Amino acid sequence: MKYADDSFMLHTDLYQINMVQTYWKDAVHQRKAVFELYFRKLPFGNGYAIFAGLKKVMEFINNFGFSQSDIEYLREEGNYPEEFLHYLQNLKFTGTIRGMREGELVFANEPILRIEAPLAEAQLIETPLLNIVNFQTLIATKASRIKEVTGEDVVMEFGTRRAHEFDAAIWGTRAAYIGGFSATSNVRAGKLFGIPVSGTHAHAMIQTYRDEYTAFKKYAAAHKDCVFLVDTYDTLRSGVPNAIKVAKELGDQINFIGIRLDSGDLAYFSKVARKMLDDAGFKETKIMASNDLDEYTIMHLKSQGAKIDAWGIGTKLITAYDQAALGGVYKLVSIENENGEMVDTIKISANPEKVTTPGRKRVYRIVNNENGHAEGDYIALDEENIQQTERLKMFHPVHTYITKFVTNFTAIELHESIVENGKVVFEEPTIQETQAYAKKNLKLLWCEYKRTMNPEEYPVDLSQACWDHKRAIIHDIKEKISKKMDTR
Ligand SMILES: Nc1ncnc2c1ncn2[C@@H]1O[C@H](COP(=O)(O)OP(=O)(O)OP(=O)(O)O)[C@@H](O)[C@H]1O
Ligand SMILES: O=P(O)(O)OC[C@H]1O[C@H](OP(=O)(O)OP(=O)(O)O)[C@H](O)[C@@H]1O
Ligand SMILES: O=C(O)c1cccnc1
Repeated sequence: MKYADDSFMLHTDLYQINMVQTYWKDAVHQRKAVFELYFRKLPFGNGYAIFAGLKKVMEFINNFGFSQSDIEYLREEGNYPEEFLHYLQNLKFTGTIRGMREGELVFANEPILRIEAPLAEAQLIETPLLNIVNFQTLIATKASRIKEVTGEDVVMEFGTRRAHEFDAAIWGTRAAYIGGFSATSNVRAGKLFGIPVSGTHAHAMIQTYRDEYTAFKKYAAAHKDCVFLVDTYDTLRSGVPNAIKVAKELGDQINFIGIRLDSGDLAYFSKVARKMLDDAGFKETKIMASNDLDEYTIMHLKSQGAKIDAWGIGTKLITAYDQAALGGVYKLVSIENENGEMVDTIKISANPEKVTTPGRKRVYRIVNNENGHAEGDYIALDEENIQQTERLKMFHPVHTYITKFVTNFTAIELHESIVENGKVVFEEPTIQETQAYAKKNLKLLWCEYKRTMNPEEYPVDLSQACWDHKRAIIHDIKEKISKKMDTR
């Protein structure tokens, strides 16, 4: 590489830097701005998403700052004025971020992160934040869908070879663990994040020794815990009998943990293999399956009565096979004007779902105290005090005739303090705590929101004040436009 280092500050779209230059030239770069990060549509047709990505966001904020070579590069390639480059070189992140913790259930149109910072700083972090959150939330959600159908079975992440390169493998497997996976085959992810690592062996080992019997014996000589891959030649006539033969010969010298099926009719093979193992006295030996699995195939296998106890899942999880991206966005909701006052802003669209909601907001999960389930999420303006409310009116923000009143409830505020005045203040839980948090959250949801096909729509409502505020701003803008049209 031509440059001495590689910070993440240029891991952004050029237009961000160009906008910052515009703000700087116009001397508005220091104005206070409030942005919100959210997505408009749940991925995979799922009824909820699981937020992941905060750890990397915090790392990014901790390392915010252009390096010497970033500036050199911009000087050579960008045609930026020297004073602007000097400004960038000294730029620090001084803003405040509130947001959800990883493992939080999140729904469409609710702010996951709220960024308040001088305009230039808030603008510069848009692309990396979206890059991180969109990918990791997508994978955590896919993993959670798979867990929804596998229940308490062991589910292992095997995707590194098929992931979209190194970072996707590492952060993707971390997201999968948050979504409920039991372990990963990626050893570095284990080292970096404390995720349990585990694995079996590949066909290459059988091919190396030519026959399964020898290969299993050699593996057993080196490893006490054995899961034998049984499909290299003929699963039922050769693989399973050889695994049983070796296990019988070695007795207590090994733990015959399981066999792995990796091709063919997994339902049929698993049923026959189960019987063979049971008949040989290996009732505790587990059957693991892999081969292009996802929640749909697993559901089918289960409906066929497959005797599979553990699942190895790669490609379709780590590449989010059926949905390439989560469409998270980062929208300006409030900006300081020339008089130092905050002015709430909106982006209008013909599609009501794309109209942004102005103002600094908080998100609450409204939990019914009688049954312990969530009634919905409630987005209120920052200054509203909903904890004092005894009877809460919830209504659909687009189809406003859909209404309900909630009385005996707890309003859990979902945003926590992540960064204050440029300093990361959020204390990161362990990855196990984060996984447990996601699992606990899922218990709040009625099962109608959790089914993997055609789930019910979980309510995400605006408070009356928030809704009125939005309507008033839309009204003002429409008035201004029509007055301008009239004077033409
Ligand atoms: N009983 C079953 N019901 C539904 N789907 C199954 C069943 N058994 C296997 N599958 C799935 O069907 C697909 C079969 O794919 P494919 O034809 O590539 O496998 P294969 O020919 O058995 O093995 P390979 O090509 O990997 O050697 C896989 O996604 C697998 O998970
Ligand atoms: O199928 P996935 O969900 O992606 O799980 C990972 C796959 O990786 C391995 O296969 P390998 O790379 O040896 O290739 P294969 O597809 O020919 O089995 C393993 O045997 C699984 O089949
Ligand atoms: O450990 C395994 O069995 C494994 C790991 C990665 C990919 N496929 C299988």
